[in-house]
Amino acid sequence: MATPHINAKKGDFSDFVLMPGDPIRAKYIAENYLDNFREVTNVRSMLGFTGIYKGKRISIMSHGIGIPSCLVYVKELITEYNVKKIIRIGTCGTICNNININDVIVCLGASTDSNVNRLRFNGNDLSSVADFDLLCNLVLASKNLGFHIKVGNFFTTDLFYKNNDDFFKMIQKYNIVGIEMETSGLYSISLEHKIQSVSICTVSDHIIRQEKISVKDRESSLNRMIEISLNSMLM
Ligand SMILES: O=P(O)(O)O[C@H]1O[C@H](CO)[C@@H](O)[C@H]1O
Ligand SMILES: O=c1cc[nH]c(=O)[nH]1
Repeated sequence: MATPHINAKKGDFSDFVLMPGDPIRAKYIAENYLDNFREVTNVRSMLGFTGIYKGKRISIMSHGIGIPSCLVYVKELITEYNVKKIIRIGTCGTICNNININDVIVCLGASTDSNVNRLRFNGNDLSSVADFDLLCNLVLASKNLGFHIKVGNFFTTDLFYKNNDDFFKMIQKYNIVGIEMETSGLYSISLEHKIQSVSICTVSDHIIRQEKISVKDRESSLNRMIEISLNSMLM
């Protein structure tokens, strides 16, 4: 039952999937946190794994960069592999004075400059919001682990490299706390298919202060967010 983009067999995925953008991050999580894991898909090196976390069977599947890539994998996971719950586990930029690199933010709702949701929602503007229960579970898991996280609104953009500084003034005015490239699309496809999804991101770039997590620190600085997400999946 392979799809054009996923060569897993029926039943290879758990109904609960953790989705990083980066395939190497998917491999890192599987190798460092899961027992008895195995690679279930590798088409285009977009890696997916299924294994056991504290007795629960879960999957990890990378989705690449941007809404179009993300939605290819999410759609196939939902319709071909019966996936019901997704946590996107990503990185984001910020322009907020009270947010620092390495902070962890859960995305309540995501505005976007992408046209994808309008294409899907008959030209109208969809309110792209997180699943309330999955979001609460992330907040609860972070409290149980003693980690502080923030909850706020994101902006999902098609352009990683911006050529217009007015963009940052505009999102500051609307109190956008995180900038990334997939969540608005993930939330919209989840609403359409009546599955649950939420995004959690570690701040990798402070755009105003021109600070970023170094390549060396990128792996370990994401561990807090990984532990919060995995423990929320047990609830
Ligand atoms: O770290 P990931 O999950 O890939 O998320 C962010 O990083 C990528 C850009 O570098 C985009 O995918 C953006 O959403
Ligand atoms: O999309 C992204 C991800 C990380 N940092 C950014 O500035 N943008």
